[in-house]
Parts: sequence; C-alpha cells; structure tokens
Amino acid sequence: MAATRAPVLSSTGLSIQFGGHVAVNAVTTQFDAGTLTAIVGPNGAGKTTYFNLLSGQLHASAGSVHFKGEDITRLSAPQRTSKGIGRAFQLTNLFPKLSVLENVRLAVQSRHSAGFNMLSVWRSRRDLIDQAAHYVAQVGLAARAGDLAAKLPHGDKRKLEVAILMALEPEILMFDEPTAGMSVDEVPVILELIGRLKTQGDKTILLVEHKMDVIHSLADRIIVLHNGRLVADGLPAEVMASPIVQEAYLGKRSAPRAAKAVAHA
Ligand SMILES: Nc1ncnc2c1ncn2[C@@H]1O[C@H](COP(=O)(O)OP(=O)(O)OP(=O)(O)O)[C@@H](O)[C@H]1O
Repeated sequence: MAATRAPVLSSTGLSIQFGGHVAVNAVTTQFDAGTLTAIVGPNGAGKTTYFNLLSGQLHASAGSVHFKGEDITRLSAPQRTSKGIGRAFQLTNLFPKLSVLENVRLAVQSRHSAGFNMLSVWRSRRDLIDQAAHYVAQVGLAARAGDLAAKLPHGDKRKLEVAILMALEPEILMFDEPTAGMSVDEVPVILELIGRLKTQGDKTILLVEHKMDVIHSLADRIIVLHNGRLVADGLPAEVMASPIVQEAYLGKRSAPRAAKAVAHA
C-alpha cells in the first residue's frame, strides 16, 4: 500500500536553553507519515536534545510539538508514548533481571493492558508470550529468549531495545544512534530491521545517526542541526552535497557544488 504523505509530527519554533546555552534553537519542521528522516550534525549540535523535546524527556523553553494535529508540548514522555511516539532507549529501558522474552512480553502487555481482565489472564498470557516471541525472533534473538537481559553482550542488548520498541507498535519510531557500540557484523541486523520497518510504509521513522552509509541506504530525507539550529533539509544527495553540510558536518572548507537542499539561515 502506498504511504500517505501527511505530517504526523511537527515542531514549531522549538527551543531549549540550559543556563545561557541554547541547545535547540527555534527548530521548525515536520515529519511525514511513512518516511524515514535522518537527523545529522556535528557532536553537540543538539540532535539528542531535539529528540528529547519531541519524545517528552525534556520540556521546551519555547515553541511547540504537534502529533497528528494535537498540541502535545505539555505532555509527559509516558503520555506521548501511549499516543504512539516510541523511542528506543540506549540500554536504560531494559529490566536486567528479566529474560529477553519477559522484557518484550512486558512491552506487549503494556500495549494490550491485558492483565486487567482476570478471566482471560491465562489465555492472554499465552498470546502475549507468542507475540513477544515473534518480536524477539524478528531482531534475531530467538536463541537467547531465555537469557537474562543483564547477561547479553552489548549488541544483543541494543537488539532487545529495538524488539521492545517494535512490541509497543508505535506510529513514530525514534532511534538515536541504534548501531552505536555494535560490532561490524551486528550492524546489518539492526539496519535490516529498520529498513523492514520502513518498507511497511505506515511507520514514521526518525533516526539520529553518524554513519553516512547507514543514512544513504535508509533515509528519504536528511535534516541537519548545527549549534542547535536547523541549517539544511532535503533529499540525502542534495543535503550531503550542500556547502553548509560539507563545512559544518564533514569539516570540509570548500564545497564541491552548490546545494539544491533548502538551507536555513
Ligand atoms: N541536560 C543538559 N544540561 C546542560 N547542557 C546540556 C544538557 N543536555 C545537552 N546539553 C548541551 O546541549 C548541547 C547539545 O547536546 P546534544 O547531546 O543534544 O548534542 P548531539 O548533537 O546529540 O551530540 P552527539 O552527536 O555528540 O550525541 C551540547 O552543548 C550539550 O553539552
């Protein structure tokens, strides 16, 4: 089914200040349904802070966030999650003393809230476990389903985070450097997963990533943050060729050719 191109998430004049430092500075943009947008920029550009403002971990000093037309600026992170904005957290979301399967089962359960119906607890529990096993298999962790989360090597923990996010079935999936700290042979599993989520067409994916090959293979669009400002926005090839990106992001002084991408002052 063809993806509908309509804004599902947007920020308007979104800003946050830490002391005198403006970490995100009046960022106005929108994310269309069924697209994958990569958010790039040098270290300290404000990418993670912008993510925190969208997902509710931080609250804006100014500006607003809208989800499907609703102003969610004042909603907490859990309220935004329940509306369908899902974010993979780097290792902080895992229950270390529970197994891989149980970690994912809890995510499935929180979506269904099945535990409240005492009459159907057993049947629901079986369903929940089956669904959890499906997500565990999708991220390539079936063989480790019974292992404690704490015992997993780093790369497998990152895969488990993705399984938890998928189990929540959010409309928006936010990944902040999903392959960071992974060995080279583990990276493709996560990239294939994100690629598969993308081809489903109904998910809106936001990806903070430094690896250019990852961005090129997955992104429909790139936005560039620099010193907290949105400085470029467009198709990957255009944005990567733009002088502002060549200089600000790749550290090159001269740009090969002029950019077609929209450069924001
Ligand atoms: N809680 C905070 N308190 C004070 N300053 C902060 C806080 N969070 C972020 N900053 C500052 O805001 C700026 C943006 O940081 P942020 O982590 O968003 O950048 P980033 O683009 O994600 O960087 P990286 O690619 O290195 O992860 C940095 O100067 C950082 O030091």
